[in-house]
Amino acid sequence: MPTPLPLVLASSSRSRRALLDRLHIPYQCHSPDIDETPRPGELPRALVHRLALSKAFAVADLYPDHCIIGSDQIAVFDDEILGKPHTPEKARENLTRFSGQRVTFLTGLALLDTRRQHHQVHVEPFDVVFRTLTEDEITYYVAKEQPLDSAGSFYMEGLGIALFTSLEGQDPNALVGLPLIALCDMLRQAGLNPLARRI
Ligand SMILES: Nc1nc2c(ncn2[C@H]2C[C@H](O)[C@@H](COP(=O)(O)OP(=O)(O)OP(=O)(O)O)O2)c(=O)[nH]1
Repeated sequence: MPTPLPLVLASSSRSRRALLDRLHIPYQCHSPDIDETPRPGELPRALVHRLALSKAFAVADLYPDHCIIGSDQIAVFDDEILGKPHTPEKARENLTRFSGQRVTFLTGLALLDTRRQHHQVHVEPFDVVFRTLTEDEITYYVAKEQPLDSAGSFYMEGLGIALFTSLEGQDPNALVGLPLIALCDMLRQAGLNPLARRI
């Protein structure tokens, strides 16, 4: 079993920090400053795979003997890649488009071991089926929860749950921002078992 290395979360996301806190493994946070623009013709799965790994590599020089987590999430709808809305108007526009539809969210996850120069990458889909939403419901929801930094224009763990008819996927944490089941597998392979006593 490899010697456990200190853990870094290469993310500015408070959602990802809250998720990683659940594993009770000490870690440092460092925001990756990368260009998340898709390349011409880049497919959605390839985009989140590349960006998750790029976020981890972006801070690798600062952490030479660490395990670094990077992640990226997009919504794919009507063959269009959607990111965070950033404004209430865009959030309302997104939710209006999602009304009554199935929307797939892709979350890329990377774990980079900078001692062994080894990395693991996983892309996890998660589907959300939306209720048929009225304009008033959408307006009320966006004003109430202001989900402007969420790729889906909602917070699933909050009032956003009232938008859905069903959630379909392996791990609902992937929708919030980190597929924790897959992350635990990666961490165990890197010698960081979340269920093992640490010195
Ligand atoms: N709390 C919460 N956050 C969500 C939900 N769905 C998506 N998100 C957040 C998680 C991520 O912070 C964000 C996806 O955008 P990105 O993957 O680009 O990450 P972000 O730029 O926020 O942070 P990072 O690139 O990791 O520094 O959306 C949700 O249902 N609940």
